[in-house]
Amino acid sequence: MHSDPKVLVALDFASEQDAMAFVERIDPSQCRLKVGKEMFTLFGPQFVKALSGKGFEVFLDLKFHDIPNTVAHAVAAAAELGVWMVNVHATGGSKMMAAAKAALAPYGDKAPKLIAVTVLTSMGEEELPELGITRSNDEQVLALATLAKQAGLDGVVCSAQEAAMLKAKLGAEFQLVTPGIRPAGADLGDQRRVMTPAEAVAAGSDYLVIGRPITQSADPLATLEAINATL
Ligand SMILES: O=C(O)c1cc(=O)[nH]c(=O)n1[C@@H]1O[C@H](COP(=O)(O)O)[C@@H](O)[C@H]1O
Repeated sequence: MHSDPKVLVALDFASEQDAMAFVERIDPSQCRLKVGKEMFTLFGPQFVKALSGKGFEVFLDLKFHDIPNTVAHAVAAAAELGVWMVNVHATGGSKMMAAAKAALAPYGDKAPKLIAVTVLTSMGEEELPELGITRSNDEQVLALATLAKQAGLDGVVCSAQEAAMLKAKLGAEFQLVTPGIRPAGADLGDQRRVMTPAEAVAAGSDYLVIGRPITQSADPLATLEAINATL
């Protein structure tokens, strides 16, 4: 049992009933919940409020990427919703990230953690040149994470493969949220830069985002408990 659970379960269910059936079997000491583009588009703010109402802290993963004014208002809307964490794409740039940070100032201690996505964990290094990026994956992740830190953000989303490097370069306080987590032997799906839960924590991940290995398991609760036991 944790007061600060490391696992953020990605609730990527197509049906609210399936999501709630899982949520009914767990409690907030075991994990936090991530609501992403699929469930938010289907079920909206009411779904987030229903999870919060059950005592869960929610990571609203909508990966905002737009002009600074629009992102600032979107992030403030997330704060109004009472979420624990919200994210933007670091490639939106330093002005966009600074505007998002400034929009949370009025919320003080109640502001959600604000983090920026660096290079998606589904991407392999060979995909970067098609985006015009000629530096290595690690260099790109570090450059974007450095921009996010300079803009005052709380941390970044990255792969656990970059965690040790980022902790060494940007310090222990800068939070690392790592998707692309796969227990040994689990199906990778579309993820490319992966690590096991225990390896990720050892490498310096503060929070592990885990979806399909839990949500598509025959027994999601047992899988979550087994993962927590390895941490
Ligand atoms: O921001 C995210 O959460 C995210 C960033 C990233 O680089 N990679 C990534 O997989 N995610 C999210 O993390 C979750 C991973 O889910 P699984 O691959 O099913 O474990 C999904 O909901 C993704 O949207």
